[in-house]
Amino acid sequence: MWCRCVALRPLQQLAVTSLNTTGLLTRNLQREMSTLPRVYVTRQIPPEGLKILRESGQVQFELWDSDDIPVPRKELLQKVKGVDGLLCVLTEKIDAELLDAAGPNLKVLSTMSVGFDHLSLEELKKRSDQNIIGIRVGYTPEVLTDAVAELTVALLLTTSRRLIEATHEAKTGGWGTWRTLWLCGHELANSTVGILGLGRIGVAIAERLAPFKVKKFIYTDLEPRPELASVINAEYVSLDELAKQSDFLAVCCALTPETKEICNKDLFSKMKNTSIFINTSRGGVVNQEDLYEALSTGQIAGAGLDVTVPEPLPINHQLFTLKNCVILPHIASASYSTRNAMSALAANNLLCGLRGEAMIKELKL
Ligand SMILES: O=CC(=O)O
Repeated sequence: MWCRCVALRPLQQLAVTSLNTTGLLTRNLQREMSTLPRVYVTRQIPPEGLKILRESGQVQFELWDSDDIPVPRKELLQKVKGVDGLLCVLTEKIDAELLDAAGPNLKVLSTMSVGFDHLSLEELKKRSDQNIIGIRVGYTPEVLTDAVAELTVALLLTTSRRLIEATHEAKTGGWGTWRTLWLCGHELANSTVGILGLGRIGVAIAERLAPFKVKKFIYTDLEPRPELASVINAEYVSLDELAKQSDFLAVCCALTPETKEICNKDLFSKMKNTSIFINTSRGGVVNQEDLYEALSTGQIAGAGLDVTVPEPLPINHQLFTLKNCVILPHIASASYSTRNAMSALAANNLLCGLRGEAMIKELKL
């Protein structure tokens, strides 16, 4: 399930004699190719990114040619040997073992994701310190902000207005007479919305929620972020206050050692029992046992999760048994235009890095 591709220059630029009548590459072209940097792409990424790589004339790349099955670890460790560049997605763990397997040629790592918790930054830094050139890392922030914010709002409303329960009732005979309190949920009007981790995505979510007549936005983070907060008129509060005051709590922070399971029994126990908890960041920021407890005992009213640990979440997981928990399969950035933009940015980051130029979006290690 892999294919070998050459980043072809436009055909007219190729010597006609480079291709023989059966389409096989002649020795000249093979020689030209063998000097191009080698890249491994761990997934069949959306077409815009692949087109950029193919037409760049700058790299030869091999591709794990499937989007349905991730490249097996053993295969990945084989394929990265000696590569100059690696384009990966968030399912690949880029750790010491993988970097050792790749070896000293690896100069550029480009991930088609805004999150980078699958990359061992410590190992990457260590190698950068040991090697004058170092490994440069590209990622894909901003291009997915709108899609993620849109999905977060959709998940929030689906959870708070109990849409999944409602459609289920409608099609399975539960829809009797119109009832005064049946399937009632919680509304955004006059509510306090809390954002845990205020960045571009948190701001974009708040901007979309504001027209629903939210009364107040609050947020917490490592420190106040006045510039971003001023865009949505949000007040900085402690984590405790965020839990206590929020009618809707949206988690937007990155997964780091500091945020691992930050949403736990302690946090849930301070939330109102009418509150809705939404997570579209990473599953690892939540202690799922504690969330189950909070949802099943009525400590909080509902949860909408786009991310879990593990992914996919096993279908017999206890969270799936709860009516007040809506679980999506990590689709926040899944719009055609956004996924194509992410693949194009990942490809361009990779090519810039291999040329020794500044990447469009580069992670500072
Ligand atoms: O979760 C998606 C991403 O990190 O891009």
